[in-house]
Amino acid sequence: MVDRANRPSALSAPGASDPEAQVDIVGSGSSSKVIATLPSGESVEVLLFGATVTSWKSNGGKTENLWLSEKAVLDGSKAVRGGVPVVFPVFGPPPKEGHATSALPQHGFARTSRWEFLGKSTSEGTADSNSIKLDFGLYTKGLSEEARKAWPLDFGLVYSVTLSKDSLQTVVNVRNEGETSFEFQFLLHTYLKIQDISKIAINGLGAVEYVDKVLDATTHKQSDSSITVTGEVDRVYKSIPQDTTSVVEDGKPRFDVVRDNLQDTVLWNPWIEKAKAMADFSPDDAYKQMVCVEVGAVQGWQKLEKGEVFEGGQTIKSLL
Ligand SMILES: O=P(O)(O)OC[C@H]1O[C@@H](O)[C@H](O)[C@@H](O)[C@@H]1O
Repeated sequence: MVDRANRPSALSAPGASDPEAQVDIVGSGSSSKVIATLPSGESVEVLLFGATVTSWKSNGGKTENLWLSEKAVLDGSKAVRGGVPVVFPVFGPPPKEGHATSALPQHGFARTSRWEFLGKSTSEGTADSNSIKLDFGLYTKGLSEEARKAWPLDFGLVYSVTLSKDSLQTVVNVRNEGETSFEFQFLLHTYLKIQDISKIAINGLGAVEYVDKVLDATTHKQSDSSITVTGEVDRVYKSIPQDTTSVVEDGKPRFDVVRDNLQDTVLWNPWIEKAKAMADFSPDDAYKQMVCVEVGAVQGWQKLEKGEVFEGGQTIKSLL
């Protein structure tokens, strides 16, 4: 099924002669996805399941920037292995007991819930055919019974995905819609697609403290300002002063990941054994073609009182 989403939003103001970005809703049920394409060929695909961005092509549509496993499950029965899964309201395994998130699965429910497509908009007051924003919503009433039971709190999430010529912006807005306060963590689990892990360097995390989940789960300080990945890495960099984490490939800038109101970043690559052990990670040696740079608020908890809102996200620039 292909259904052109032509619902004009309040922000849409394309001039009559401007070529418009195209937005299509493809598929049905849990495998429905929204595809937006700019007149210049760049595109983004967002699965309603998890509001997971599964593809982002820049460079006139010629360069795929996100890694997606060949065995990623895209029918809504499992979190997607690749793209940009949304982690909320808990990062990693929840605290064993005594916290409101304790009964939730690893990384929470946002990545395994079906979101609503709220509509599209272009830049305010301009006929900017070089940018399109897609909004997705997830509310308490949209959760599975299981998730609602495990986290019985009233919330509203609006996730905005903005495609521009050379960048992708993904921002979440969390609102407490209940009578009591709640705490949450949030992270964008972005799988960046690279050519060869042995040729990349990650810059912008120098002198930052991190928890090394592979080594000993204790805090270390990043001594080299340029990080290379030569084995399994699973590190939570916290309270990062600089906004941008850069990925350089073969000596050339490849991605800038710019955080907005988020202080932490997880660096993850499963390497050989862990990649093999994941049934949905394929091919086995694809760990060489991906690196996760995951921006988030995952140290401690964000607290929202009744009616309060939190907003945070990232802009990824493709520098090819
Ligand atoms: O297999 P999952 O649940 O998608 O998680 C993948 C990885 O996600 C990362 O964010 C975590 O730091 C890792 O510890 C974890 O292994």
